[in-house]
Amino acid sequence: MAPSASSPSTDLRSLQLDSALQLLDQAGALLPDAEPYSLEWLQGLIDALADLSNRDPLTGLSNRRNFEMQLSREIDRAARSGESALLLMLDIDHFKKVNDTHGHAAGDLVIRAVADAVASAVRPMDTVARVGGEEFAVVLPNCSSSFGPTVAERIREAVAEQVVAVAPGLSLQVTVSLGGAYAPQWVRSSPLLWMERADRQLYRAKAEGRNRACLEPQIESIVSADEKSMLFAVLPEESL
Ligand SMILES: Nc1nc2c(ncn2[C@@H]2O[C@H](COP(=O)(O)OP(=O)(O)OP(=O)(O)O)[C@@H](O)[C@H]2O)c(=O)[nH]1
Repeated sequence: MAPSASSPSTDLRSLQLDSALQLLDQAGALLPDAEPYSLEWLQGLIDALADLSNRDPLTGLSNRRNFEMQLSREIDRAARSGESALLLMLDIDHFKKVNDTHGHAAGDLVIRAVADAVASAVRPMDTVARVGGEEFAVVLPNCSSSFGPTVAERIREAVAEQVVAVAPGLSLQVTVSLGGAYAPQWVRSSPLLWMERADRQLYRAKAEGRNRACLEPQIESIVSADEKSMLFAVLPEESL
């Protein structure tokens, strides 16, 4: 008989959890509020570890791995529903100069401040991630091509207006360049291809002078109701 939730086949106290607990402690994560070594406590511990492995330690934003998972979900949704979704890639302008002039610790403070500014400029349903050293990405579900440039501009402004105190008496302001691309509707793409398209627009924004957003125009797919029903139908050979 399979073990039930109330009668686990293993004594949970025999599990080696020292390094997991140490990791959570170091990250400042709250330990589950339940009887230690109960099933509920163990589930809380696993959830806290999963959450930790999805986050970037410096900013607390989603990390690249978690972001790519979110992108896959959005690609699926856009492919099935035809809903419009926008991906924005952002890069801090001339960031090397910040590090070289004020030091790495000041650079880290700037990265954190940019993360906060970007997160404050989008909706709770949007996912903001740190995908590289001074690179961020945002996926915006249900974002139409008429709204995309507005939200990109709002993010750009939020960063440019942010004043970052990096040392007593020393404040910095930085800008970001943004590139954007919409998920192809009724077509299944991949996170990598979608990111490459947004990245190309980001390079364009850098080349055109930085502190600006360049968005790929959305290509409207004309798909009939019959074609939509065929798109995700099980093909005869798949159903064997
Ligand atoms: N402080 C800090 N710096 C980082 C981190 N990750 C990457 N960097 C630095 O980010 C800088 C990126 O510089 P570049 O890629 O040359 O780009 P840039 O100076 O921002 O210039 P443009 O992107 O062309 O505007 C490098 O100096 C990296 O060392 C980090 O976690 N903390």
